[in-house]
Amino acid sequence: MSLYFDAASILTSPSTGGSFKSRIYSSRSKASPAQIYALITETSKWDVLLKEVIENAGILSLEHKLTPLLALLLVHDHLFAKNGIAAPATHPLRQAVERHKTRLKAEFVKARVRRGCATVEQLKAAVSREKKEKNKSIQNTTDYYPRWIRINNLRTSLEEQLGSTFSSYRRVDSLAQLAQEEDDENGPCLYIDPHIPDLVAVAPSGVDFSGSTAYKNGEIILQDKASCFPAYLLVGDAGANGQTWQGNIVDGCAAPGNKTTHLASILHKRQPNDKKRKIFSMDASQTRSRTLQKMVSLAGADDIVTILPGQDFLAVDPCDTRFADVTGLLLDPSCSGSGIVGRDDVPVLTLPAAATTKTQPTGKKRKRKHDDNYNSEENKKPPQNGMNTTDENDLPTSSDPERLVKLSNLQARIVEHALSFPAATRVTYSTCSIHSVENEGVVSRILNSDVAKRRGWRLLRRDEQCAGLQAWKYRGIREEAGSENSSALSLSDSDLDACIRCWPGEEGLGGFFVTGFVRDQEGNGEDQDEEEEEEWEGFSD
Ligand SMILES: C[S@@+](CC[C@H](N)C(=O)[O-])C[C@H]1O[C@@H](n2cnc3c(N)ncnc32)[C@H](O)[C@@H]1O
Repeated sequence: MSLYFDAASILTSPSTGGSFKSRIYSSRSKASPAQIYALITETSKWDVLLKEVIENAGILSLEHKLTPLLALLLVHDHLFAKNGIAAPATHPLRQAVERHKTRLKAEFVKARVRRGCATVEQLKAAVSREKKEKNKSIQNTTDYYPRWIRINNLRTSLEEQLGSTFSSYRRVDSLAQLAQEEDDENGPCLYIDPHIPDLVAVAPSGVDFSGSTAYKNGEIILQDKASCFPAYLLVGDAGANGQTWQGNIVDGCAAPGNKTTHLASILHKRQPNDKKRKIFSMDASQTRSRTLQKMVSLAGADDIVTILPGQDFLAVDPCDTRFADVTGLLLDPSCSGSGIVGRDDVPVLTLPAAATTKTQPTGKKRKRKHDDNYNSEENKKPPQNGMNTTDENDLPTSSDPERLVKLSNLQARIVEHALSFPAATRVTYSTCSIHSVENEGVVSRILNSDVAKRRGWRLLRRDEQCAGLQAWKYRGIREEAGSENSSALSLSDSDLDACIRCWPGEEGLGGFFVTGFVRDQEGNGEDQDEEEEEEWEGFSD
């Protein structure tokens, strides 16, 4: 019986982030996680019909031990599970359902006949269509978070994956269609992203890809779309005449390694025979560097990536000969994480109405029922503080203004340090924060810094950006609602257009920010002002 209580408890406990599966596996339930997962997902396919059967049979007003959620789960197994309810025949909750088996059966048959279905299979398809229609009226791409999957070119190709991992998937043309066709009887759907090469989206409630062969072999990487922006922005598109990336790259804040492995994937696809290019990937945290190492190896990027575990980027000497040929740096430092939205893919079940005549025991505190807070507004909200194993940000989110200022100071220092690498001509800066102070505010400070001015750094204009990101409509903002330091921004309209934003809930993404800095490589990457100063000194002699 613990199966039903455990399932109800997972559905009703407040979200702490992480995926539906990770919630089940970390819940310390007595029942097997696979059984709980199957019970919830199967019940969610039939919930509208079960609600109808339970309400019409009137069992909730007769059986005070049953809550609407427990009734839904139990009646599901009573009607559909091969061995019925997974509890001893004498268990009071099993008896509470089975006492009404004739009535439940009769209501089930009526529900099938009402839908004109001769078989249970036909009924399943009809219920699925009903649910789809219901979803159509409530869903659009706002607040819809698909599962984004990046294809790793070091191990495979998009074409190969379309023919293997996704061979049973039907292509759809928009995220809205993906949202609407979820649970479609014609099979699962797949959307190929128009902005980021080799990125696809599937419905969040479908297959758990973390158990797939392609995932275990490093062929596919579960990485959100926005997190793919920085590597693509840094390396850009291959030019019309086969333009290649020149020089090495540093990923200064790299763990767990999504952007490092993305960089490696892009470089490999573009320049498969170029064995000279290197990516130096470092992270100040030793623990997170271990994850970085694992991800790099799994992605097949060991040859191209050199990991510097536990290395503080600020302590790296830009003039170290190892970095003499570093032309690009990707900086994705710690931030407030205020843009992170948990992927709350826990199914929301349609429940039968609770019995109105039920009286609560008096005299002592009522024991909290399993679905007291089920479907409550609090429970439906996407978690804002969720962390799971694929989280890229290392800090719990907090938007305390003092902390934001401290973070922005560190972020600006890290990027300014990157701008001082002798051969660097391109740098990207990104955060998963929605706050201007960590985004446009930092960019404004960097452009006004000594190093940026001395070395001729400016923002990579929108018209210079890779095609996919030029087409992305969300750009930098001048003022954050309620912010007190927007006046500190000294960015032109063109600068703001060079800044790329993502907003939580829009286009299947969380909040994200990225921009690129460039320096036109004159004088062999030498420091322009220093050269002038040297010439001046010579003149005065
Ligand atoms: C947002 S996470 C990076 C996510 C990573 N880019 C990815 O795509 O998987 C920020 C990382 O920066 C690291 N970090 C913070 N300050 C650093 C520093 N001064 N030097 C190196 N790493 C740093 C943190 O340990 C953390 O792992």
